[in-house]
Amino acid sequence: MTLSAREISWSAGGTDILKEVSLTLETGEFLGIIGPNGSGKTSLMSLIAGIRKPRKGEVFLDGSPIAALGRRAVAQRLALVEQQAETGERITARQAVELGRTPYLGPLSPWSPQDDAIVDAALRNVDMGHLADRLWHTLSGGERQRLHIARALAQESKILLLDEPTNHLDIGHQISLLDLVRRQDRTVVAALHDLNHAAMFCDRIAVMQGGRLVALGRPQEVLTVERIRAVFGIEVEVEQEFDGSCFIRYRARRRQPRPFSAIAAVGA
Ligand SMILES: Nc1ncnc2c1ncn2[C@@H]1O[C@H](COP(=O)(O)OP(=O)(O)OP(=O)(O)O)[C@@H](O)[C@H]1O
Repeated sequence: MTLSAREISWSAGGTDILKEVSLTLETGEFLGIIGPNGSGKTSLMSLIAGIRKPRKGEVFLDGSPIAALGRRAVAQRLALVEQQAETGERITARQAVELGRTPYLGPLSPWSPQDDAIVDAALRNVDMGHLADRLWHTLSGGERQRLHIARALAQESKILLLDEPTNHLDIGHQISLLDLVRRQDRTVVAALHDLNHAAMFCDRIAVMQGGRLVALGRPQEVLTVERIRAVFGIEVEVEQEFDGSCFIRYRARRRQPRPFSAIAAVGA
């Protein structure tokens, strides 16, 4: 299963949002996309998912232009979890995950016990089996997010595209979700904000800045003090671990000391 973007550009509202981005996924890798707010991560995801069409350039899925493939064919190969995916329908948690089986159903292939087993496994994988019968609107943001991931897992596509998959999740579920995703026999692309999560889980990291792909490589090659300063405008220390991985320590900006008179006034 191969996915590649060749020099894709995209504009909206008269502005160039993505500028000549080229990217080829390696089979089975976990690729992280990092970059500041508005740098183009979501736009890039929706273009490589075939939801938006590039103004210039082309996206290829298994060697074919993605625009030439039908929605069902794309959905069997690639699952996308969007950042603000919502459903207005009155459905249960389980029914939300069952939607992942849609690309495989048809008049000659009705719902089967195998579909049930796949949905059960996906619910269990995200620790949501016990809430399967709850109505969607009664679930917390983190529970809904885990169901979106379960729906994508149930889709059984070889490629998973996840836009900020750890949104709304507590730290325990953030780590277990990224670990779960990494253990899948799938190619994963995830937009991430936490640089240490990117360092811990990703095989490669793509850095977006101002709609351009400005760096692509292994975490320890990409996450340097200079690049983090240039892209995010913050000071960090990067610790290289003995196993080749790295850890980012954020350095707090020094606060101006408050004048003694202000402290005395508060204490008075
Ligand atoms: N449909 C649109 N019309 C106009 N501008 C858009 C549209 N979609 C995105 N943009 C702009 O494109 C830029 C990139 O947006 P995008 O959502 O891809 O960034 P992002 O890196 O995912 O940001 P974030 O980290 O905040 O989620 C932003 O400045 C955004 O306002």
